[in-house]
Amino acid sequence: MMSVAPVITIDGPSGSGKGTVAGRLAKHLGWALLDSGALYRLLAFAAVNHGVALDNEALLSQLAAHLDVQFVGATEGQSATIVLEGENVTDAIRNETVAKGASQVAALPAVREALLQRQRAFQEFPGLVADGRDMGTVVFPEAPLKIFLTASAEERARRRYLQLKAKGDDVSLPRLLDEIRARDKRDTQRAIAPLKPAADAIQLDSTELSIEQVLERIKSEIALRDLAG
Ligand SMILES: Nc1ncnc2c1ncn2[C@@H]1O[C@H](COP(=O)(O)OP(=O)(O)O)[C@@H](O)[C@H]1O
Ligand SMILES: Nc1ccn([C@H]2C[C@H](O)[C@@H](COP(=O)(O)OP(=O)(O)O)O2)c(=O)n1
Repeated sequence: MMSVAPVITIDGPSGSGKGTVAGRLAKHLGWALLDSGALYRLLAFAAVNHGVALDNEALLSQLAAHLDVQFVGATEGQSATIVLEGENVTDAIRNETVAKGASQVAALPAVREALLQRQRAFQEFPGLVADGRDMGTVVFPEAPLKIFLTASAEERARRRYLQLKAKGDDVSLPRLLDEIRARDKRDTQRAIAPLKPAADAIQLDSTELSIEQVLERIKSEIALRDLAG
């Protein structure tokens, strides 16, 4: 028995497939799931609701520390219903406006610090699958398996376009591509916990791979490390 619960980290840019793959993997393994991006999205969403500017580091870090959020019904990788201050915001936080706000507040050091323990609290037996930008570099640097998932910006925009369109959103592919590129830039160039592969991460380009193929690659890495017990 390991003394701490094992963590599999899946980091990468928007639309690379992190969330889908993390959810499927957590379900397959019967492990807990951390969608760290949801925390940054929730903070941006709450800030707008409370009239807090997205560059007000002091107020945002207080808001982050006291964020009243529940992930309801998140068992074995089932994606949770997200309740913020009593309101079901599961769908409301899934759009590019909130994502842009998330990327803005995520560049502020005091905000990241305020969310650190909240993220680490998700580590539990038999294991955790965590997806985001800095899971392998900052939040869970001891994770025994780290995946850095990428895909071309065009393919990522195309995936997001199809996903949002299926939801009934009014979206434009060229605009989504611009937004994704702007977010990539902000997330990779920020001074604190930038999006980058951990030194010991396995890089996987999913541009030409199906979700199933990505899962198979990761499962073979899990088997190599004897992680799933
Ligand atoms: N390898 C893949 N091939 C095709 N579509 C994919 C692949 N991985 C993910 N998708 C789809 O792309 C969209 C974005 O995936 P998501 O998991 O939300 O990405 P991320 O969490 O990295 O932003 C979803 O609709 C998902 O079903
Ligand atoms: N661990 C994380 C997760 C997300 N963020 C920030 C940066 C991202 O652009 C936003 C939104 O992240 P999220 O993973 O929800 O976005 P995508 O699904 O990849 O489009 O939050 C972060 O800085 N660190």
